[in-house]
Amino acid sequence: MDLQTAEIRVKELHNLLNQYNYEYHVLDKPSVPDAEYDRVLHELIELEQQFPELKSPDSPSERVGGEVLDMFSKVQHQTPMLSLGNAFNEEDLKDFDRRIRQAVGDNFSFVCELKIDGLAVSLKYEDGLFVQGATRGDGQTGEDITANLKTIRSIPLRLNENVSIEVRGEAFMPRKSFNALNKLREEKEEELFANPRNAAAGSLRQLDPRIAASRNLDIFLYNIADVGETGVVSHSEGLDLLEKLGFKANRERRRCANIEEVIEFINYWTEKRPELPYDIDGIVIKVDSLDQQQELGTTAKSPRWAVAYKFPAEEVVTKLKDIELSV
Ligand SMILES: NC(=O)c1cc2c(=O)c3cc(F)ccc3oc2nc1N
Repeated sequence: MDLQTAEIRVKELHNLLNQYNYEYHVLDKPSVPDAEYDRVLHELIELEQQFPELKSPDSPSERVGGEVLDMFSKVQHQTPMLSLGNAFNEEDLKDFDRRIRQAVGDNFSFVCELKIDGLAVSLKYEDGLFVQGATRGDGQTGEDITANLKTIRSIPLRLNENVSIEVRGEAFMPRKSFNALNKLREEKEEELFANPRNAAAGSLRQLDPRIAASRNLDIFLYNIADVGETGVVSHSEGLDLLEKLGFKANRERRRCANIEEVIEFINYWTEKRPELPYDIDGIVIKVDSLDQQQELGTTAKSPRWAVAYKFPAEEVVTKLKDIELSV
């Protein structure tokens, strides 16, 4: 096969694999069996080996993980990655509501989202291409974990539109993957991960992307860091835009007209939480209008326009494994 034919074929394979990947990992509706995905991916990897000049940074072959890094470089966040203030009961929620009213008056609404229990990450795209991913770190400086994030199948390597944008989300490990991983580690007599959050954080801090690629991580995006040029005026529109661009945003979000509806949403998910295929540790409540978010502003640490209601810690008595006393 000559270079020109190979170039056309590589383009076809990129489109095929990106479509399969989007259907499986973002829509959760695969149109081909895994074996077909693997066959097509193998053909692409072969062609990239034969014609290295045809390998591009957004190639689906990036999903398997490249060479081992010797360290993570530091990333300065243009927009600081703040953390959420907490609310633990109805009183705290009513205080939050009162503070909003005092600042912006009575005409506002909330958006409620599940609070995914994972690792906050920031993804940067230039002209539609995924160029950098980083951890929150201390909010100003995070670690560059781009290579590991490229292995998360639901992170698009190229967006549906050639926009330059920075988005924030929560990378996590689905509970099924967590149980399978710990079962494997138990068989190999390796130390177990205490919970999916630790497993996700541990996986993304691996210097070997192939390990991250083996951990079936996933992500939900929840914020556009620099909405400036996008023209969206509300948080809920921002989430719809994220999905339009090809990102995975959590579908269980709901606009609430008042704090009573927020409390209803919290009570519903307090009940339904065990049925979710991933861990959540609370509900995030945000003022929907971006202008009102601007008006409310942030403290040094947290936005004034959002709060995280935390579920009461379950009385989880972690049964310690029987410790074989070495005789
Ligand atoms: N874990 C989460 O599912 C989740 C986390 C955050 C944040 O940490 C967060 C931090 C901010 F400074 C502002 C908005 C945020 O929105 C968020 N929304 C979410 N759904």
